[in-house]
Amino acid sequence: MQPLETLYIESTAKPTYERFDSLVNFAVQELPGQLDMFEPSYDSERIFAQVGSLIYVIDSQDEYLYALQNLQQIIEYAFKINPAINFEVLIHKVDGLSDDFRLDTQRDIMQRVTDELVDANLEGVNIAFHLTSIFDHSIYEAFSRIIQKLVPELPVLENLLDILCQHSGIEKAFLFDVNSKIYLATDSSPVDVETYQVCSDFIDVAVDLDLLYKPSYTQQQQQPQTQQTPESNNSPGLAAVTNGSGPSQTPEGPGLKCTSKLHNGMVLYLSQMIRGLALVGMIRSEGVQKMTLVDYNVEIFRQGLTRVYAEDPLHPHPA
Ligand SMILES: Nc1nc2c(ncn2[C@@H]2O[C@H](COP(=O)(O)OP(=O)(O)OP(=O)(O)O)[C@@H](O)[C@H]2O)c(=O)[nH]1
Repeated sequence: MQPLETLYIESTAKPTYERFDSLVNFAVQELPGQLDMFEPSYDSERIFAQVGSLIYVIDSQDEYLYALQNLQQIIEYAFKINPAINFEVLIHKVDGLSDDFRLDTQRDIMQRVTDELVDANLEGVNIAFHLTSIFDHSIYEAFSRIIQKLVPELPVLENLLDILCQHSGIEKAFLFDVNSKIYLATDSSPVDVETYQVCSDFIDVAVDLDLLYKPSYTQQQQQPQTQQTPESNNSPGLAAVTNGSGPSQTPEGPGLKCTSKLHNGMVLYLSQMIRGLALVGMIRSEGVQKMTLVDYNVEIFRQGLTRVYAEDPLHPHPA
């Protein structure tokens, strides 16, 4: 959704629930701000017992002291029920604040929350703070970090990405969920926001180009079977993921691959993986001569991913 379209979203009157199926299957339940989750008729105990993360959104453009009191009550309550919950505080709408004021606001909120936790003798609470806005990539970045904490295989994925980068001259690599633009893993080098933005935008470019040149359904049906890659029986094409059609309704094509050279000599590389994921990376121009090697290693990486998730009963992989 484009940021300006959010102006027309109706107020959330009651809890909503939405499932996302990707490498990690997760559901998001939104509890409206006015909901009193401590009232007996609302089964918050059951909900908190099940969730991996509790995301609390603070409007940084508004007076936030009441929100912090409310957050404190929720943390005390939820932590007793489920000490493993990750509390994720989004200091949201920061686009309206100057750079200095953003940092002051973050410092103030973090200090107040930490002081309250110490006063309440709550030790060991997993809590993180994120400055977010829908007008830049910060909201995607924050959700990426939040979801990554829920991916049990994250160390394995990071290790695979590190090995891939080291042996292929890739500067930075992300494993993106194409639909949500959340990255589920990246190699262990630090994430630079600009690199993340460029890689994330490159998904749109690749998908748009793919849609533009994709043959129609009937044309694809007439294509020889030999053009299909082995994974294409299992994973939808990027275009299929983007337009929300299920794999059963959409013809499967060979995995999408796209490269683009930037003005600074770096090369953007995108390759479709399994289950609606894409590997997006930045390669130095010197590495471009080794593109065959990159392709070969990316294929090995894809096979590694397939093996890591082969045993997942929710997404069985054909032997
Ligand atoms: N400036 C700015 N506005 C935002 C941002 N995110 C959402 N909005 C706007 O904020 C409005 C909705 O915000 P709120 O009313 O605070 O959202 P909410 O409290 O979840 O709304 P309820 O569903 O009523 O609980 C919409 O008009 C959005 O366009 C942001 O990052 N920056």
